Amino acid sequence: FCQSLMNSVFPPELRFAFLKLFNRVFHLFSTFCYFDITEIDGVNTNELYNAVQLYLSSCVSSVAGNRLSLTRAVNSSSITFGLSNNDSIVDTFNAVTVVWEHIVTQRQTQTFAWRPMPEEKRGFTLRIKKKDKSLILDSYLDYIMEKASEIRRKNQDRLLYTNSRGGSLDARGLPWESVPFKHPSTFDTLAMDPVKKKQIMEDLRDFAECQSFYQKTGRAWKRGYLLYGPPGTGKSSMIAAMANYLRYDIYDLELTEVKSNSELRKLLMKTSSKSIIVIEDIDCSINLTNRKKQTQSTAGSYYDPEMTLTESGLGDDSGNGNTITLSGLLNFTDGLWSCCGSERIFVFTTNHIEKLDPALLRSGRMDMHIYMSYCTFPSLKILLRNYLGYEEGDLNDGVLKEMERVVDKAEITPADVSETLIKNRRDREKAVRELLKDLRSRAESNEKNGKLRGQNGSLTVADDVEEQEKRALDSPYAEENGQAEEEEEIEDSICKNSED
Ligand SMILES: Nc1ncnc2c1ncn2[C@@H]1O[C@H](COP(=O)(O)OP(=O)(O)OP(=O)(O)O)[C@@H](O)[C@H]1O
Ligand SMILES: [Mg+2]
Repeated sequence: FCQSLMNSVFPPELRFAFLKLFNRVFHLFSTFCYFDITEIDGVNTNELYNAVQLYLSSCVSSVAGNRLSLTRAVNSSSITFGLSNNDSIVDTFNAVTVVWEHIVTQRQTQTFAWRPMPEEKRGFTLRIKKKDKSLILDSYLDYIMEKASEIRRKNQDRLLYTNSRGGSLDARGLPWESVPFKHPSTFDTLAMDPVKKKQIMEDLRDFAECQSFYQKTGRAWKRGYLLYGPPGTGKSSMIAAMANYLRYDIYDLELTEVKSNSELRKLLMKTSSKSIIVIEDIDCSINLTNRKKQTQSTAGSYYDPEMTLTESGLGDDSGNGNTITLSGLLNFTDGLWSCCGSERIFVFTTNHIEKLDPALLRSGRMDMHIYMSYCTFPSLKILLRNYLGYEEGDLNDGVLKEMERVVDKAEITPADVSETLIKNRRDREKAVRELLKDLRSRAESNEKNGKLRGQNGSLTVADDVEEQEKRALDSPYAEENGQAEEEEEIEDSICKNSED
């Protein structure tokens, strides 16, 4: 009624001036101020709009609203909630209350644009009290941006990158190819000494949470781990567990595909932060011995920074460009270039730590050396829980004692234990019986041959390869000897609750 009265009584110019004045007066006395965050700002997508949407999605799901919008992004395994059109939500930050409204209007005319605009015009309006304006604007919006990227990382499945194309670039000029990373290994499923596991997890957490420490001490925000141990002891599984724990991407660097130091540097520059850069089997992918000085010690007992690391079997060190040098590799992990991003973890794995050059091992380069050992009693219990569902106390004490007695002597890898357990997983008791049999026969043959390792993993007697070959030939189901009677007794009552 007011509007039509105004329309009929006042001429348009006067009406416009009156409305302007009214707005001014209204805003002067209003206690609130408003901020519009539109989805499209000119022709660019407004990053803040996406961030606010994600941020609100974490608040919205807990609000008992009538209508929510649901979305699921490509490559994501989770669903995000959102505010429906023209709905509003109240949020509090530092004890200040704000109101968000999601405003959707139809776009009136399709103006000329170099790319088609969506038909709807969407935006968020933030309403805050004028007095809170300065307090909230800087820190609140920063907080939203940070929270949104955290949610994005949590929702999006991580990626596994590889450089297996050998230096060629993809359509976007990137040297890395990626696939969604779905390895299910976690620290929970990883069989290793619980104390060591806890130490590693704490170290990772400290690393991820302590940016300020690295800044304060003038260190680049990166960390290096060297995983070593026999094949099948869980080095690759550990890397997957690390990535799953920190929710980092993995860059699996195939060193034999890298032709020069500068290519290595380019690869490094194209990695993102919050990632793990992995070089597996570092002793195999490159030849760490200096061919020119082969008459000297080949066990890496000296350090020549220009020593050539040649692709095994592929290139040579005659300068045909198909080579990278040790100094190139060290610069990759340690030099100025290594900090062109931040929050990165380098992981090298090897089966033969003794073959590595001391320059790679010196302190400060690889911050933590982690020995992945043969199966110990605590790791065996983890595998029994994972594969057969046996909890502490489910198994008969006699069986456990016997396992504890033989497991170290058996020198069995977690991979071999897993194999036996998977094969017999339909019959839990049979699985334990078979495992025990396997452990005993391995322990016996090791004792007979006098080939037990020291705690550090180095062989005390025979050569590694020779021993592995021998072990492969040994039948795990070898004839049992005098202990047979006692063993049968134990095997009859594997599970404490089996009679229940
Ligand atoms: N510590 C462990 N905990 C749980 N599972 C393990 C462990 N070690 C090995 N496994 C099992 O054995 C398989 C092989 O392990 P993995 O590939 O991690 O060994 P690796 O040490 O990387 O061996 P390689 O030196 O040959 O690369 C995995 O699929 C996993 O299921
Ligand atoms: Mg491996």
